[in-house]
Amino acid sequence: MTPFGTRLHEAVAARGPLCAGIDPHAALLREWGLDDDVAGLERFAMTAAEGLAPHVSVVKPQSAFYERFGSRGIAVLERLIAACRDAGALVLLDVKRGDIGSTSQAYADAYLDPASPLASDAITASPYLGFGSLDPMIDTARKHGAGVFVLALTSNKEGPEVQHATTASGTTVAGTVLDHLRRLNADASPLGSFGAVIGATIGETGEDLAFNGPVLAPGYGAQGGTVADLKRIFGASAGAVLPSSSRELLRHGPDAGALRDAALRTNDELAGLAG
Ligand SMILES: O=c1ccn([C@@H]2O[C@H](COP(=O)(O)O)[C@@H](O)[C@H]2O)c(=O)[nH]1
Repeated sequence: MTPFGTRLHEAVAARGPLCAGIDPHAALLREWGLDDDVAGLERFAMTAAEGLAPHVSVVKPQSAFYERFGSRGIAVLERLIAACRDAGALVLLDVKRGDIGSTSQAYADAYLDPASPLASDAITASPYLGFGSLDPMIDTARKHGAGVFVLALTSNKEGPEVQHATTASGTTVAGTVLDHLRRLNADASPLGSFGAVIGATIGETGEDLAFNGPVLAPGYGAQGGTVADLKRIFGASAGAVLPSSSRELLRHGPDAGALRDAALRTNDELAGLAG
């Protein structure tokens, strides 16, 4: 199986770096004239897939917005994942999972094993039970050519309380996560499969953000992150960054063509990022 990092590199070269979030907020369902129920969720998700998935390299459904409808919401998520992959987009499922190793294996089976109905190209993972607790996800991802994006410097204002804290070895928590990712990606070319989540909203951290892997950069758009912020934060490493936007893109619905145009426009704005 071709490694996720290679598949991502090719997808970004073909379609641009924008990662389109598909987050069916109750407020967006209302703005689209839909009811906040499973039928509204399904219509929203499938319209977003139709408008976005044929045009962007990566889509990122936020699992919470589907889970809130229980098993029928998860069924919509399954259909959304399949529709987006059929349209040629890589699916990065934002689930931020993390637990003791034996349970991490079950999460890996749920999201990264191609036999699972929720199988995705990559997931987000939380390292706060210790980076090693994610080993089953890393190993399963390697086995199936999938990717894992680990929280490092998140876009929310509360993140620094944990992520800037200094560990016993004198490195910050975020720096420790990035060191682990650097080791995992060491021999990969053109790009490793193990990414970091680094917000497009963060201030100066002093961290070395080069680790030969992809970066998911949420916070671009609705949370205030701009192209100038991406250049400021990532500098020469910006070529491996996937700026992620959910609400700012989705407010262009419910017309699938308007969603497509918004995605294409956003990718145009991001075109200078790598240079
Ligand atoms: O640090 C993080 C990690 C994940 N997210 C997720 O990204 C989207 C952001 O949505 P917008 O509407 O573009 O603000 C959402 O799914 C978050 O859970 C993040 O924002 N920050």
